[in-house]
Amino acid sequence: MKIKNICCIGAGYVGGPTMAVIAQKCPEINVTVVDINENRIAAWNDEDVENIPIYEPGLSAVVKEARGRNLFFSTDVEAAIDSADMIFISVNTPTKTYGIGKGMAADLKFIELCARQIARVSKNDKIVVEKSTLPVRTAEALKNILDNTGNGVNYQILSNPEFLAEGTAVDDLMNPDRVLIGGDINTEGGNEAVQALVDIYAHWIPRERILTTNVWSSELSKLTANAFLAQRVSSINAMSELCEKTGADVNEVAKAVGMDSRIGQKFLKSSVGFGGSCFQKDILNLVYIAKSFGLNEVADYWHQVIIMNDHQKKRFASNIVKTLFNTVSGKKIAFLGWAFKKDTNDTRESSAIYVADYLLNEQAEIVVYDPKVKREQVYADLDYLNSRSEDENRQRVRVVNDPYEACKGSHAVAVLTEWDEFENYDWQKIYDDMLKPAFLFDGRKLLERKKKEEIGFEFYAIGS
Ligand SMILES: NC(=O)C1=CN([C@@H]2O[C@H](COP(=O)(O)OP(=O)(O)OC[C@H]3O[C@@H](n4cnc5c(N)ncnc54)[C@H](O)[C@@H]3O)[C@@H](O)[C@H]2O)C=CC1
Ligand SMILES: O=C(O)[C@H]1O[C@H](OP(=O)(O)OP(=O)(O)OC[C@H]2O[C@@H](n3ccc(=O)[nH]c3=O)[C@H](O)[C@@H]2O)[C@H](O)[C@@H](O)[C@@H]1O
Repeated sequence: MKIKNICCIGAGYVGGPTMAVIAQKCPEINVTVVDINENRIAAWNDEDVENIPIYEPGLSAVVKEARGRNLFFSTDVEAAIDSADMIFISVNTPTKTYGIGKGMAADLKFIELCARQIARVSKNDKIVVEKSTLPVRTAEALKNILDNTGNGVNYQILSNPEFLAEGTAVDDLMNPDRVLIGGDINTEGGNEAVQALVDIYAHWIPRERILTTNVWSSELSKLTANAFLAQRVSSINAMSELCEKTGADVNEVAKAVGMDSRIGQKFLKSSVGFGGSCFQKDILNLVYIAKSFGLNEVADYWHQVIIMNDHQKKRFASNIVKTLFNTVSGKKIAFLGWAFKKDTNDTRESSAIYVADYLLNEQAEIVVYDPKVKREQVYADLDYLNSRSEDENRQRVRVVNDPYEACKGSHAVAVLTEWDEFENYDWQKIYDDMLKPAFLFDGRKLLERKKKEEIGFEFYAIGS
């Protein structure tokens, strides 16, 4: 089966980059990415390709090449569904904020809406691909909706979880460790559907890196991968606290253990806690699934990864208060970085938000500088927590476009995101313009301690 038209529902951090790369690599396939968010689609269509809504190194070049040729962004969801042979569902699956499973389970209402819309609109057979991260066995529910509310057409459901990380999305998509495709390989139709998706990826990915499994293994592998990755961060962060008490240095410990090839070097960078839209939500979802099967030990085991992460964020913030003579009331604290990691403008679940919230509760004044995050986003993130009035957030937090302005006149500077540019600043100038003693808190172990101490900073870094 040759796929001619792809529709992707959801033009977000996954749908946008993933489809841009598929379109670039498969010029004979028309790829239409649709979304109900008109502003987002308008931004994807912006004449100036630098204004696309997602900042990812290398992405604008890919979009530039394919957009208008075989890559299209549209708000006409129904038309795109109608003409597609293959539909990717790439909508958000946030943690539920209401009802059963509140605060734990994944909210599948956007997924269900997509399924119902596909069923309503489709007039010919379709392959529906789960690209969003979903609880294991969601494909069953999708199939149920499609088969029972549709027009009698046939659907094949595939699971094709995405493993890209933000900030390196284009590289990850161009050269993935593996592509995972789950399908009903025991039936002819299922096999054909799997093969159709394999053929798409085989345009640029070696066949041995395209892994096919049954649907449930594929769905569960995605949650497992994120849980394992987050667990490594929580493991090293747990050690960071012990390092601070014992004179060990967490970077040295990470290097020493990571050189064991059974452990490996990656994902052992201690930090102010992991953020991002997925690790926490996916682990909570895993915990919820385990609990729903009565597997309490399994649930508790994974829940501890989140508990450790919350502790790390809180610990960083409370250390700032303690070090600043037990009060930050009325003190100005400069934040370098707001994004959840470098090279992205995404702030979802960023540790910076929680550290700021903690310090604001202690009546600090905060000035934020981030190279890619917009002012409105910082306020939206704080407002979302509902800890104080929107007015108060605007009175107590300033967002500036210049790092030196952010640090000027501050009692302390805190590094919350590991943007490369931070290490290259004129730290002497920053020091000269700060109140003394000038405190510097490195939540990313990014800055070189010796140089900063020579300048005169009181320097604190996670894990040493
Ligand atoms: N952000 C990431 O790096 C990764 C995310 N994922 C998963 O991919 C999924 C999507 O994540 P993101 O792209 O980050 O989310 P996102 O929030 O950036 O994008 C989702 C988009 O779907 C749109 N949408 C929702 N319902 C819709 C509907 N019925 N019709 C049309 N559009 C609709 C929203 O307006 C939004 O623009 C999630 O399940 C996430 O867990 C997986 C791997 C990586
Ligand atoms: O499902 C998802 O959404 C994605 O989640 C993560 O990707 P992402 O969250 O974009 O970024 P990561 O590089 O994993 O970083 C997550 C958080 O952990 C932190 N981190 C990461 C690595 C590390 O060693 N230390 C550390 O503190 C980062 O700063 C960041 O806050 C996974 O790495 C992707 O494989 C997955 O597809």
